[in-house]
Amino acid sequence: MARARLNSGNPTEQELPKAKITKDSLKNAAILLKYMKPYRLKFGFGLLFLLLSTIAFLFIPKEMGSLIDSATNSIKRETLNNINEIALLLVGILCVQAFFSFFRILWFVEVAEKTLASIRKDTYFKLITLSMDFFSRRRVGELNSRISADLSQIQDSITTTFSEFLRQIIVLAGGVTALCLVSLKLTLMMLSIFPFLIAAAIFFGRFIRKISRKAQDKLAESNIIVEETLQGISSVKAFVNEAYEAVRYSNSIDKVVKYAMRGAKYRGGFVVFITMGLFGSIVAVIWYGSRMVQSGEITVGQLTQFILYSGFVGGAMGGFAELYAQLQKTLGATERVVELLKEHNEPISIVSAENSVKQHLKGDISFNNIHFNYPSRPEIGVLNDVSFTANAGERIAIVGPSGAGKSTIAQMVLRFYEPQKGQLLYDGKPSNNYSLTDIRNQIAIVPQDVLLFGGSIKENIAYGKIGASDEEIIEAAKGANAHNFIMTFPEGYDTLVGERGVKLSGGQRQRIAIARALLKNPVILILDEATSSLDSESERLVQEALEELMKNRTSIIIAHRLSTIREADKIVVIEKGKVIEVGNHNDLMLKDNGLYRYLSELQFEA
Ligand SMILES: Nc1ncnc2c1ncn2[C@@H]1O[C@H](COP(=O)(O)OP(=O)(O)OP(=O)(O)O)[C@@H](O)[C@H]1O
Repeated sequence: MARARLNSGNPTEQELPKAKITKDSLKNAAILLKYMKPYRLKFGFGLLFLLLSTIAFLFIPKEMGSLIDSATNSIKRETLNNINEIALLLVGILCVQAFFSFFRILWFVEVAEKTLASIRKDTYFKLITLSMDFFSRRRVGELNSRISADLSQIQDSITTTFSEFLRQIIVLAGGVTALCLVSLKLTLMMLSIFPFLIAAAIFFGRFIRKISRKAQDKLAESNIIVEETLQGISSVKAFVNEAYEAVRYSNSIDKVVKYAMRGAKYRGGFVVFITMGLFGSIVAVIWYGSRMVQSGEITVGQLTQFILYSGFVGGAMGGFAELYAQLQKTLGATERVVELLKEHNEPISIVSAENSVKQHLKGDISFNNIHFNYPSRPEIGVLNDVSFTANAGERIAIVGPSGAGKSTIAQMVLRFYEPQKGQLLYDGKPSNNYSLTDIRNQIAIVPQDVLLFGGSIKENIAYGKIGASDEEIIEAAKGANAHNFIMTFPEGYDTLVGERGVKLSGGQRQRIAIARALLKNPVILILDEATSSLDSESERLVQEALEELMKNRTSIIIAHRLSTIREADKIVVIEKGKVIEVGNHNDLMLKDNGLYRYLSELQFEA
């Protein structure tokens, strides 16, 4: 049963998994219900209005029956009046019903929107303050779906499913009572057939949906073939594989037809069942009712009432299955959202004023016998007994083959992860003597792949210091050798970048990241050098900007091109998570069979 959506939620495109209704799943639902507490009064009034509008709704068939009876009983003058009066009463009932329904919908939507806004915000706040470990275990798509699909499902439930459930229960109880009042005999006859037929129709309907989903899946598979071949059309042509792809696609499409035909047979059967079974039974009830009219047991108006109430009751019974499924989906969604809300987050406040620097760093860093493995892969030791020191203002280069653990060291400095053994010291004090915000606020990173957010260049630079003035931003851009290229755009600093904006080159993006870091004015700087090389002019501009950035700060440079680190105060060479050489360029070049010397010579030859 498709229901119109009343709120702002996205239509849930994917089928959400259902959860069993258990004590635990209900407990989770109760946790989210707490978010509704501030709006409970409005919700209560919504429920009251729901009750009143449904009761008014239940009177409509009764008065319609009376209307017909007053027309058929006699054609006396007062009856005519009676018809008008009953019609007026009906209009009155409709008005009352409309009035209650309007406010019920308004209030339910308001409660759902406001409740969901709080849950959405809390979920998002939770997500952005979770540890990096959490993100390395989850896929972004999955987390995205919690914020969109799962929360929309919950929102839908507050606005529609829950109230529909209550409404159907009232309609069912009221409808059956009204049916009994009209004729107990006819009601018993109807109730002995209809519930079974409706149950069979639901069961059959579900079965058919399952089969048609299979056909849809197969169709999606064949669409993937089209997508793949079109994306790789040059490969298809170069290998003259048109014939191969044609066969692959034909086979896939034939499968679609096979499943669709299987579904068609059941679909046809379903129509036969509905026509013969359901409508046949309706004919039977009306036939029986008509005979009762003929024998004077009931009036035509009462038979009309009976038919209308039967429709209500049948509709309510049929709707329950879908509502139950929706309820299960909501419990599933609730479970996933609550699970996320219960995750441990990093001690970082989402109120910026609370994150101001309290303990200032000088810039000494020291790794003391650090052992580390990523919590998601505990069997692989990534850092083994790593020790080195960086004094305030020094340039330390970390060098080593791919996968040696260089970026991991950078992440440890940022305290994205904690070591399993050993100690990380800042200014000679253990890292946990400082708050996370104090440390991260005084470190800036220029990453390998610079991600620019959708927005203007100005906003992207200001990400290093929220609220920076235009002058500060321009000064940082000048220091980063970015000002000149920014000014070549007609809109200058207001030029939009990111997915929907101007595409900047690798070197330009790096200079924006450098400007961002300059604006942050950190004590410690981490440079994760880009692996892809820039052209020599771009390289010169970036290098110049980096020189400016590194002045008077402790810099940790993850170097891929060894030519850029000759001037480093210290070069730490790591291999398979172990420090194997430490020294400056000249020291390390003197080492026979040294890894640094080997790598240097390799790059020089290249
Ligand atoms: N989030 C993560 N979860 C699990 N393992 C990881 C994670 N990040 C990195 N690793 C693993 O840790 C090891 C060290 O990776 P790291 O990125 O520190 O190496 P690297 O020296 O910086 O390499 P490259 O020069 O290629 O960037 C690798 O084996 C890598 O597969």
